[in-house]
Amino acid sequence: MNPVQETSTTGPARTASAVAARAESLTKVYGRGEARVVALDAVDVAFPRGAFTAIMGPSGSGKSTLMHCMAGLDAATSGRAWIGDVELSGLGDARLTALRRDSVGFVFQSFNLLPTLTAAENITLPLDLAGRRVEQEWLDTVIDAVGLQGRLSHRPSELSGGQQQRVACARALAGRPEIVFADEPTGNLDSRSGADVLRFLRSSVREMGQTVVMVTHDPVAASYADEVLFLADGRVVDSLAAPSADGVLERMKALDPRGGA
Ligand SMILES: Nc1ncnc2c1ncn2[C@@H]1O[C@H](COP(=O)(O)OP(=O)(O)OP(=O)(O)O)[C@@H](O)[C@H]1O
Repeated sequence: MNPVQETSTTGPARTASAVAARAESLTKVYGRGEARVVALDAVDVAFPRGAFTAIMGPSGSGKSTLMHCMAGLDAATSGRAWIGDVELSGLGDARLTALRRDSVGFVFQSFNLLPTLTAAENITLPLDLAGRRVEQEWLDTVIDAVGLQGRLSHRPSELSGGQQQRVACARALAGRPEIVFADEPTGNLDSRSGADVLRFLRSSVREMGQTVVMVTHDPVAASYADEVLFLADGRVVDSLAAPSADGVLERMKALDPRGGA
């Protein structure tokens, strides 16, 4: 077991904390002088465990920056962020890398699968690299839920975009992470494949107890979430529980009348 697992909330020692990740006064400033941009402006946010949260907002509102700072991919300028009970800013590089590896699942717009590996090998790659045991029963549950049983020996080039993204989702969940961050997971998919991915993300939350945070520009995608948070100018300015696509669209129009989400 690595040092992070001993002190984090992953694995059997996981506490019953109701929050999977949170931030307090999280601030990210890029550049200086005239080039200074406040991408995150003292954001307070908490992502409840076992919930599917969508983040929306106009272009440049700070969605990616918030996700990157909360997932430990980028360092905040000030403020604090936690994954489970582990505070990110207190960690050195090695422990941050281990925390990301063991406690966070990532799904990207561009799938990011290794072309030479089969679907099955791609799914277990992060666990294999970390030297972690594959929990076969859990893996079977994830693969079943994502509908990939007949495709496990295929390479990414032999899979459709939707199937590749479902492989990426299974990979994100294989290690039972504390939280999954999905950055525009349906951005490269047609609406039918996108719906498959969204249904899977929702079922990973409702049926498997996982926690998912998804950045999206698409009100239909956001409507799969339990709650939508709206960002504008680096701040959380609104939220909508049990969202409908129309409800999300209306809030977005209010934030960005030009419709440039
Ligand atoms: N590396 C960087 N250097 C300088 N400014 C940056 C950098 N990354 C982001 N920004 C700025 O920070 C602000 C927030 O960017 P961010 O990418 O988080 O927005 P976003 O809501 O994800 O946008 P989009 O929907 O267009 O992807 C923007 O004004 C952006 O120009």
